[in-house]
Amino acid sequence: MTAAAEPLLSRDRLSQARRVVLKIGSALLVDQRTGHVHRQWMESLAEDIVALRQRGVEVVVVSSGAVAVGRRHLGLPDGVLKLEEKQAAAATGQIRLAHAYQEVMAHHSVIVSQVLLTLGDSEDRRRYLNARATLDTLLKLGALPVINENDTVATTEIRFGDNDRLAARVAMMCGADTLVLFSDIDGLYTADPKGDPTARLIPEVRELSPEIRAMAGEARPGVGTGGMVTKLLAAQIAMGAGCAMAIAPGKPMHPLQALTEGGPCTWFLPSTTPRAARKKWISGAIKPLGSVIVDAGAVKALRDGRSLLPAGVTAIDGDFQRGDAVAVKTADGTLLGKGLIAYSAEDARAIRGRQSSEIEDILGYRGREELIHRDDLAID
Ligand SMILES: Nc1ncnc2c1ncn2[C@@H]1O[C@H](COP(=O)(O)OP(=O)(O)O)[C@@H](O)[C@H]1O
Ligand SMILES: N[C@@H](CCC(=O)OP(=O)(O)O)C(=O)O
Repeated sequence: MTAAAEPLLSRDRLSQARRVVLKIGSALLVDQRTGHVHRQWMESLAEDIVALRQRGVEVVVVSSGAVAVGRRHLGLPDGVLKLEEKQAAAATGQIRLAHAYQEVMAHHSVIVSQVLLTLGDSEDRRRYLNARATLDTLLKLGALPVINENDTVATTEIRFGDNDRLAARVAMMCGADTLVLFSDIDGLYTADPKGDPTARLIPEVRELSPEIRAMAGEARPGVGTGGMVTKLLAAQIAMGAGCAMAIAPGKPMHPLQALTEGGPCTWFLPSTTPRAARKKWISGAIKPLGSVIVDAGAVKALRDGRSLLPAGVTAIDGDFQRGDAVAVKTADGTLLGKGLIAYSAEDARAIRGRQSSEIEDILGYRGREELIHRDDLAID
């Protein structure tokens, strides 16, 4: 992406994006009375997604709607559902929702893949790395990941509860540079326009100041669980991960096309890139549990921005699990940086100095080629 500080039109932002996450709320997708998905609207969205993909942009969808679809099919009453009813509704609705996506994308010969995530998956580093690798692989294979919260196993305490934040975590997880939250509203206004007709749309936010936060009302009960509050929480996660976020109107047909054609929206612009934000997170926040000692060839490769392969490793210190942070050092003890390692200490010791092609024979399973992938490395 170009420098986040430059003013850019939505069209340019989206066409210059590399990886975009689109969040679709229940109210846009599902007829609340019948529990059916709005098929025509979905088809228009599918066409927009295909157009974006044809411009070389990778697209991930985070879609709500499982509960809204499922509750009608199960004949559950209106109003607030009990947790177990909601979970039953989600289990019933999710299969129909996924099927609807599959059908609309099949018209364009796009393969849809369902990914259901919990809060724990985004917080536990091993599960996080697994989910990230799976999403990466799906995108490389040209599939369209359609993600929702795994509502049937997530209880109140361990739920995201709103897909705005889930979408922001997904954007962070897959290193997306752009997140679009399609909403029933044009963007962030100076106050809730439903209560204040003089409220003005804010086109751009560069900092989540107390003034901006004060503009968001309370989360609304009913269909969706979000409101502006959760959208600003999502903006905080996205901006911290170097990902630009838009709140844009999703109700009209072709919502993505409308956005690229200069339709109204609010852009939340980060001051960093996804790559820089991730490196900062790795080098700052996480305590290394061990060290990997590398040879002169590996030092050069790492300084050139490449991944660390087992072949360049001479020794392993400490005890750690896959996904933990380790220090990367030269033989004389000079600290080169930090990284998230793809193998446990025991397995790393077994494959150090060996070719990646030998990993399966040595360990009995086929792990990653890299001991530390370059995306997981912060070299000083
Ligand atoms: N400052 C604000 N600007 C815009 N909308 C606001 C604001 N404060 C509260 N809202 C309310 O938030 C709603 C959007 O949240 P929500 O309905 O949960 O979104 P969605 O279901 O589309 O994800 C708007 O319809 C609006 O009533
Ligand atoms: N996971 C839930 C969605 C929860 C949610 O965030 O809904 P919404 O506010 O409509 O995006 C479902 O699929 O019904």
